[in-house]
Amino acid sequence: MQLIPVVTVDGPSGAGKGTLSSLLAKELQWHFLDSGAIYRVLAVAALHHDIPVDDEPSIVPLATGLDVSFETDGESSRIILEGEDVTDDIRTEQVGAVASQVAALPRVREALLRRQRAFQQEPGLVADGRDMGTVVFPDAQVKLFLTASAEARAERRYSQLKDKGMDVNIARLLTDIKARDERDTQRAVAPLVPAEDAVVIDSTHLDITQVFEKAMEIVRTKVR
Ligand SMILES: Nc1ncnc2c1ncn2[C@@H]1O[C@H](COP(=O)(O)OP(=O)(O)O)[C@@H](O)[C@H]1O
Ligand SMILES: Nc1ccn([C@@H]2O[C@H](COP(=O)(O)OP(=O)(O)O)[C@@H](O)[C@H]2O)c(=O)n1
Repeated sequence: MQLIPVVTVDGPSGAGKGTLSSLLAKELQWHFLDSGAIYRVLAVAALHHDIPVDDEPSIVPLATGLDVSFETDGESSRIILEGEDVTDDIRTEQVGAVASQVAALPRVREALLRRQRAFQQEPGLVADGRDMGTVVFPDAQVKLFLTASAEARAERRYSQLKDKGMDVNIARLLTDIKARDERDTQRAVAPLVPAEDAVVIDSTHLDITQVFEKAMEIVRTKVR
């Protein structure tokens, strides 16, 4: 049976994964999975229900039964949690920090696997995250690992959140991003690391178009 093609884009915070993945999904006319958004929504749900980030027995059922929908009209997409639009709320660094704490719980990751894999639908999927190529879609035809210096990633996140009207501080963001990198790479389960067969792209000195062109070159050689 012909496998539904998957392109995975893993990497640390602020490397440009979401930007690249949505451009690839649009170019290929494939589905797009922002797996980080699922962890962020779970973090907001845990906060809403006053569940401590290390309370795995309570977070697992919340993850399994997460009432979240991703609504897109082609251009923009909204994220609805338990009937509430949380599209912007989930993007703060504070939520990112909570997400990376609940994401370190093994049974929480297990509980979210099926939901992530359900995105693999015809004609294909571009999946953005930390462990897309290593754990969730190990048979992906193309595995990209997008990285950049912590300073460049903090700068980018700073501009991004500022443009959303958020009150951000570059020094604080750099500290937060380094702390999240540490948690994501050092955790026992599904640590952030390039898959054996991943192509690593360092975008520190590349603009969005250059990264997209590099990625499309790789995709074209592997996906018919
Ligand atoms: N190569 C790049 N050069 C400069 N800015 C970039 C680049 N790639 C992405 N960005 C910008 O950086 C910010 C973070 O990108 P994003 O795709 O959200 O990263 P990630 O999903 O890896 O956290 C966004 O505002 C995006 O427009
Ligand atoms: N596949 C994934 C995606 C995100 N995550 C966790 O969720 C957090 C937020 O993910 P994200 O992709 O939205 O974060 P950014 O890279 O956008 O800053 C990450 O720091 C990880 O701890 C994960 O563990 N596995």
